Order: sequence, then structure tokens, then C-alpha cells
Amino acid sequence: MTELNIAIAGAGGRMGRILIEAVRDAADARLSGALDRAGNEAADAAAFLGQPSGVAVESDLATGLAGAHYLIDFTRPEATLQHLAYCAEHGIKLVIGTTGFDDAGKAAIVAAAERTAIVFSPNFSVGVNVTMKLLEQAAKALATGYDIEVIEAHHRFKVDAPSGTALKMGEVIADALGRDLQQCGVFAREGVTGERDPSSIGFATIRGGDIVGDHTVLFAGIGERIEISHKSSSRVTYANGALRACRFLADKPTGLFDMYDVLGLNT
Ligand SMILES: NC(=O)C1=CN([C@@H]2O[C@H](COP(=O)(O)OP(=O)(O)OC[C@H]3O[C@@H](n4cnc5c(N)ncnc54)[C@H](OP(=O)(O)O)[C@@H]3O)[C@@H](O)[C@H]2O)C=CC1
Ligand SMILES: O=C(O)C1=N[C@H](C(=O)O)C[C@H](O)C1
Repeated sequence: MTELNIAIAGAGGRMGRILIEAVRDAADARLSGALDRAGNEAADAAAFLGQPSGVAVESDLATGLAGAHYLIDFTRPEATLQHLAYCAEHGIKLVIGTTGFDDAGKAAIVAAAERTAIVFSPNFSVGVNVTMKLLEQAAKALATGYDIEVIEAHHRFKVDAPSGTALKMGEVIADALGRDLQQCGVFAREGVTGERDPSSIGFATIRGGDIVGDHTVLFAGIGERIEISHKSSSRVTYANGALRACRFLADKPTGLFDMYDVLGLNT
């Protein structure tokens, strides 16, 4: 069995810590390095587990990525884009969970995938990706007469809105209906808004406490409504999905993939 040498970016963050634990628990993976921003360096990336790893948290990319074949990055767009450039240059494969990229950031990821292999997904849980498939089917079956609203709730610390997952759900539904989310997405309502445009897809965001991540899509008709919901109760599902993505990349030299590719849902 070939061992996966994995570095973790954002090592001290909510996802970073769960990822370090998941890599350490995986029989086929080795924690080869850990990165975080300057000022967050630490002597041992797994000290919080009470089981030293011998891997320090570094802010210097060359040091933190020495010996890494994969970088799992759940940080912020500005950090991911720096890591992306380094990984593309050095042939390190990337699993990107960071959300909140603008169009230029997404284009940089597409370009980097010509030089290294990347899985980029706003949500690495199996359940959310299966939910996306259900949404595709529901949207096609409920194409007329049903108003579509995406409602998401996350913890108080989340900095981007709507969540990357909510936006992806909107895109999946818009694609299934032949609409363009850039045109039909409604991201805020206040004051005298007028009646709802039936071709719109609305978004509502809730932030509070320690909510890990809830997403509901409402298809509201006259006389009935359908709700398709996914609720995360642990970040372990995201970490396990990210590890699965590394295994998927093992035989891919270049290319941009998502969790549909990893899970074989692209049918
Ligand atoms: N795709 C998926 O399945 C999931 C995606 N996410 C996404 O992952 C990202 C991280 O989430 P979460 O772990 O909760 O966030 P945290 O804020 O807990 O962790 C982010 C880590 O990255 C560090 N960081 C921030 N900016 C920089 C920078 N410029 N350079 C280097 N390091 C930096 C932070 O340091 P500091 O604290 O000092 O800012 C922190 O250690 C978010 O975009 C979130 O939406 C989250 C869960 C699942
Ligand atoms: O910030 C989070 O926590 C999460 N972010 C991702 C997103 O923006 O969709 C995935 C998950 O919902 C948790």
C-alpha cells in the first residue's frame, strides 16, 4: 500500500484540527506537514490531541510542504490561492474545501489544474453530495408552479455567506432548470420587494452558536411544499471526504475534479 503524505493548511482551525486527527487515524496516510498563518506557528501540530506528531505548524510554505504529495486546504481564499500557486509549481496535489472564492479565484484554480490534480468542493460530506443529486431530480420534476428557496444555517464564526454549499445547491437547481444563477439568484429581501418572481431562486442565511452546517431547499407550491434537508452534526464527515479525495487523486497527474467525481455520482 502506498502511503499518502499529506500536509494540512489552516492546521489550527476548526477543520484543520479534525483533518489532522483524521490523517493520523488513517492507516494509509501520514501527516507530512502543517501550515497556518504567520503568528499561528506551533511546535507540534497534534499537541491538541495529547499525542505529539513530530510535525511542527509552519508558516513558510517550502518548510511546511517539504515531502508533501497532497495538501488539504480548508482556510480562506487568499491563503488557498497562495498555496495553490506553490502546489502547481511543485506538483503537489490539492484538496480544496475553502469557500468564498470570487470569479478570479475560481479561474486560478481552473488554471492550476493544468499543472497539478485538484479536488475542489464546497462540501466533502457524502450526504450533502447525495442531497445535490436529489435536488437535481426534484428541480426537474417541480419545474413550474413551485417557488425555490435555499436556507442555510451555520455557526457564529463563519465569515462567508451564503455558504459555498448553498450556492452550489442553487447552481445545481438552476442548471437543472436551464436558468443562470447569476441572473435568477435573490440574495437579500428588505422593504417593499414586490411579489416574488417565479423564476427566482432565493437564499436565506442564519448564523448562530455552534451549528455545524444545515441546508434546506424549499419547493413551495400552492397547497403543498416539499423540503429537502441535510444537517451536519460533526465535521468528521468533511474530513473523511477530504481523505477520500486524496485517495481518488492518487493516479491523477493533473485535472480539476469535484466530489461527484470522487463519489462516482457523475451519471
Ligand atoms: N468543503 C467543505 O466540506 C467544508 C468547507 N469549509 C470551509 O473551510 C474554510 C475553513 O473553515 P474553518 O476551519 O471553520 O475556519 P477556521 O477559521 O477555524 O480555520 C481557518 C484556518 O486558516 C487560517 N488562515 C486564515 N487566513 C489565513 C491566511 N491568509 N494564511 C494562512 N492561514 C490562514 C486561520 O488562521 P486564523 O484563525 O488566525 O485566521 C485558521 O487557522 C472555510 O472557508 C469554510 O467555509 C468548512 C467545513 C467544510
Ligand atoms: O464554514 C463552515 O463551517 C462550512 N462551510 C462550507 C460551506 O460554506 O458550504 C461547508 C459546510 O457547510 C461547513
